[in-house]
Amino acid sequence: MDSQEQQAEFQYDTGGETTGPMAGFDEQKAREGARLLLEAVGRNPDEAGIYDTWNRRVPEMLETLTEGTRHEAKPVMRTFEAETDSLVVKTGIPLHSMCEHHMLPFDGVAHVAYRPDEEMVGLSKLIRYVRWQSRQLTTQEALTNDIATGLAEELGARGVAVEVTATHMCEVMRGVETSTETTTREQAGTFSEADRDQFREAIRRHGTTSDGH
Ligand SMILES: Nc1nc2c(ncn2[C@@H]2O[C@H](COP(=O)(O)OP(=O)(O)OP(=O)(O)O)[C@@H](O)[C@H]2O)c(=O)[nH]1
Ligand SMILES: [Zn+2]
Repeated sequence: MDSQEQQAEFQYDTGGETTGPMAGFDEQKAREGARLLLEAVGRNPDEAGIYDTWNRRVPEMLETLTEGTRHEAKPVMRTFEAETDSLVVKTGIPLHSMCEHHMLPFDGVAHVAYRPDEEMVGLSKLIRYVRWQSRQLTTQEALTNDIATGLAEELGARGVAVEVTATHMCEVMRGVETSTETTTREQAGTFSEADRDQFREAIRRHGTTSDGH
């Protein structure tokens, strides 16, 4: 990517709130865009049943589903003094995101492990954090990385590992029209071989007690 392309990527209209990858939400543009899309597929946007679709519902939906690009929507990651430095593993966190290629959902499950340093976090915050990060147009690889690096920073953890398994609606409903699972894994900080084994074992046990979704 040359520097001009890079600049173009980060100079989109942010609604005047922030600049860079953390963007504001432009409700008016969302409204106009949704109206145009309805027109593109041959619908009359002023029909009673779909007036609110472009005028309110789609903009509200998009605002919610892109919250992961806005810091003010980030859950409060209240931490407390670590009582232990042993590995914390949370399996089976539901994950719903949107692919940046087709703007269709991909969903599945995330597993997260972290080794605390000085601070720990309430377990529910791991679920909230995955939900927040998932609310953006992204790829599964980038999302997995965002969760791992973001959590490591939030928690000041010695190490974080994240595994995501998901099914992409862009592959199910169109294109190859096949339902498969994709698994991605990322690590931040240091993670010993024993930590990795414990993480894998927890994921394996989760797999035997659920269908992974
Ligand atoms: N690496 C990666 N690819 C993704 C993700 N979500 C969707 N894709 C892929 O994005 C690709 C887009 O391919 P393109 O050739 O640019 O677009 P397309 O012609 O619509 O592709 P088809 O889906 O094969 O019809 C497809 O191969 C999808 O499977 C993701 O999270 N990560
Ligand atoms: Zn897609």
